[in-house]
Amino acid sequence: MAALVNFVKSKIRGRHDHRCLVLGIDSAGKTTFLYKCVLPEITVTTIPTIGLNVEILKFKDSDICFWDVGGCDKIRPLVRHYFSSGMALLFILNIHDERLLEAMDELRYQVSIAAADFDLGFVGIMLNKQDLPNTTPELRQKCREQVENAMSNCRVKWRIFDSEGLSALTGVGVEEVVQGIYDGLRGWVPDPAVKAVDKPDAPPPDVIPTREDLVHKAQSVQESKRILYRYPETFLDNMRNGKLETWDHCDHLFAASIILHKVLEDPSKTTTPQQPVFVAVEIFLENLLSMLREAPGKFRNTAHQTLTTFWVHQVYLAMHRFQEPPQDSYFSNFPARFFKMLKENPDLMNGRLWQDYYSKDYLFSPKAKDNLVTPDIQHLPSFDPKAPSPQAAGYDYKKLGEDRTSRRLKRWAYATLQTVKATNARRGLVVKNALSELQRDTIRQRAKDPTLEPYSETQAYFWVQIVHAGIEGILKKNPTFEFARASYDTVEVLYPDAFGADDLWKEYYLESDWKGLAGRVNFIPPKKGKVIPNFTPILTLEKDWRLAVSDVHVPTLEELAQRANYISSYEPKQEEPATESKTPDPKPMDVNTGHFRDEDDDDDWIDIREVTEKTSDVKISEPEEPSTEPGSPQTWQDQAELIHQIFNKLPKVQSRINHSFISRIAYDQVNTPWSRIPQRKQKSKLSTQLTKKAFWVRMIVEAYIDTYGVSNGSGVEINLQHFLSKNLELCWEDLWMVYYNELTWKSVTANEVILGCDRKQLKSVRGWKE
Ligand SMILES: Nc1nc2c(ncn2[C@@H]2O[C@H](COP(=O)(O)OP(=O)(O)OP(=O)(O)O)[C@@H](O)[C@H]2O)c(=O)[nH]1
Ligand SMILES: [Mg+2]
Repeated sequence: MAALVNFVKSKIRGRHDHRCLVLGIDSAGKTTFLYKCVLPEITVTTIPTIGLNVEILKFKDSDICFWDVGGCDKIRPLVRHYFSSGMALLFILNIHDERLLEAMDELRYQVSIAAADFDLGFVGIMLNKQDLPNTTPELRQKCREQVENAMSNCRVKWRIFDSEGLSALTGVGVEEVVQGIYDGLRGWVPDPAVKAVDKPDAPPPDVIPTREDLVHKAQSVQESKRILYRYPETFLDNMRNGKLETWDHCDHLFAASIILHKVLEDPSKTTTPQQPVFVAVEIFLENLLSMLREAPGKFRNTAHQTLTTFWVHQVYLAMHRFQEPPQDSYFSNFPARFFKMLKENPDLMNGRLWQDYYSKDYLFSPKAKDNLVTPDIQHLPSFDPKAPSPQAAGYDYKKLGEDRTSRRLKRWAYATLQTVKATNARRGLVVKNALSELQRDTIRQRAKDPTLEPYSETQAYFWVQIVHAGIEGILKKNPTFEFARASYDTVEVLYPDAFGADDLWKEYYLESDWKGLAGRVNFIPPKKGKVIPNFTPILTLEKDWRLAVSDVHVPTLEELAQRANYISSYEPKQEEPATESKTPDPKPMDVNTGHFRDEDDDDDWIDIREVTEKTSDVKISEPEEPSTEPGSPQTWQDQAELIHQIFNKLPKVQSRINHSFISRIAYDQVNTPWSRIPQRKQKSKLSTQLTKKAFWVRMIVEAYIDTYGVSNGSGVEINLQHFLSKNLELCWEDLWMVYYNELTWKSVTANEVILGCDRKQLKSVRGWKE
């Protein structure tokens, strides 16, 4: 689906969208690389990335969106949240870093988890910092060997970038790296390293057969197979026992249709219109395996989960279209009915019908053989729910089209979640936008069709939860399922029970609540004791998210100065004294080589001499009417606790400020629970609060480096009062509003993942102006 959307967009805009995640351990040069790409003419000075930087590079006919994720070890487990199908990974290695093995473990780990869950487009490994004087051919060779070793089991397309002098800082070789990523991504096909393991069961002409050809084929099998198919039960027995003389495409279809008929005869086995397919596939594969066991080497087939499901589904659709009412002696005229159905659905005789839905490489990959995978070209056809046949017997159509509103909302919820998946970092926003779009759409549609039920926040939100839970359920059963690419129809065909029956809401809501006015306007919780399933916190908004969108009081500079005084003289509540970090200070590390050195006050400064800008260029506007109530003391106190907690960990001696040290301190803060910071309104489950913590740590660290990292002098007093007086905006507890949409910030997702800013970007570089 995403690939298709990308394709369509590229056709319209003439451009392609790609994503590249830039990884590597801290101080490898990721941010330097990113800004050398997007701002080649400017020399930027980086500070450790807390969270991420996102930039789009226009390269040839593509827009490559680079995601630079902070490389500190504390943050690495979170990187998986930023993976998506079809993307490239660029792993940057500082060849002078003595942590080469750690870097290789990281490379191996990230590639393996990304490749397990997503079709990675390409992996590039950049041997960086070759501008440094001690770069030797031996060192480069050693790094290359280590990379080759780490990537030896990787089945994704990969390449080492190692041109002489390659350096993110000087820019030498950077364009070649971008070109390499572009080439790697443009040639992307799903799971490209996978070899075909099975031959298609109907080898065939590359020419597309015409309908006449196929009808003719159907006629000729009728002549050749009439005797063989006379007794369907016997045919099936012979199949199971390996006694059939041959096993060809038509035999597949016939066996599938017998099995389907048997399944349909017993409606107790199936509850939804699509379920017979799954039951039949299971029986079919059992029979096939038994046949191969009984007659080893006689037939060239193997069991193929996706292909079998595809064909059983096709036969089922053909039977449905054929719709001849069953007669008493069901199997007595079965072969004749089968041939008639073939003639009316001659496409079935096209052994390569799957080509309309699956690419060959994808279908004949081991993944598709052992698991049911969704099509990568277009979704499987399903029934037209508006035209259920009253004649068709043996199964129940009632469920389809029963509750039009629920069906519409399920589709809407599914599309919304797909968008969330595709846009990754803006879940709260996407859901919010989708809700208002749905509301508008409902109003428009109701103008045309008054029988359509009105928009209901409760219903929309309920189905988002259920559909999300359904997707998680599918992923649990089948981790290879790529829902970003599968249409709603495909999911319904393949996983008929995933999203529950249309009237599932009855389990959770009284009809009066479900359809009532209150539920339309606001989300109302389900019946007492009922919890809407919600398997993972991703995509979930706080229940009271509507309340979250509140009026904002923007403090004046005077108010901020007042708060700064309050905060600097504030005594933190709990036992932990407000002194410098008690954690053993790591040895300072050379930011260029990555080597830890003994303390040396003179030369291990982070190189931020050209700082020209304040951390945040946020302009705090005066409120239209000066507020008489500048914020409750409670919020001041919360902010004081927060600032003390972070500021106190930062070194008070300038010579300790170096890249690695700062990034570790920062991520220690992001990683540990903020016990001292009251979590008003937001209790227990928010112990992680990742976005919030990353944001404040980043704000304070960046302000700190900007304020104190510039000067070489030793006379500057680093104390909180001085620090806050230079960075008043930090005293505003709602500063995040400048950077984040409120729904994003307050979503549950923001607790679990460090979300990127969606209002105003933060950049971990200095020396440029927006
Ligand atoms: N000599 C040299 N220094 C480099 C090169 N690339 C980056 N650096 C320096 O290495 C230090 C770290 O670079 P960053 O780009 O901030 O590193 P990072 O990988 O983004 O680090 P995190 O954000 O902590 O993950 C900075 O001082 C850069 O100037 C390079 O190619 N050559
Ligand atoms: Mg960085």
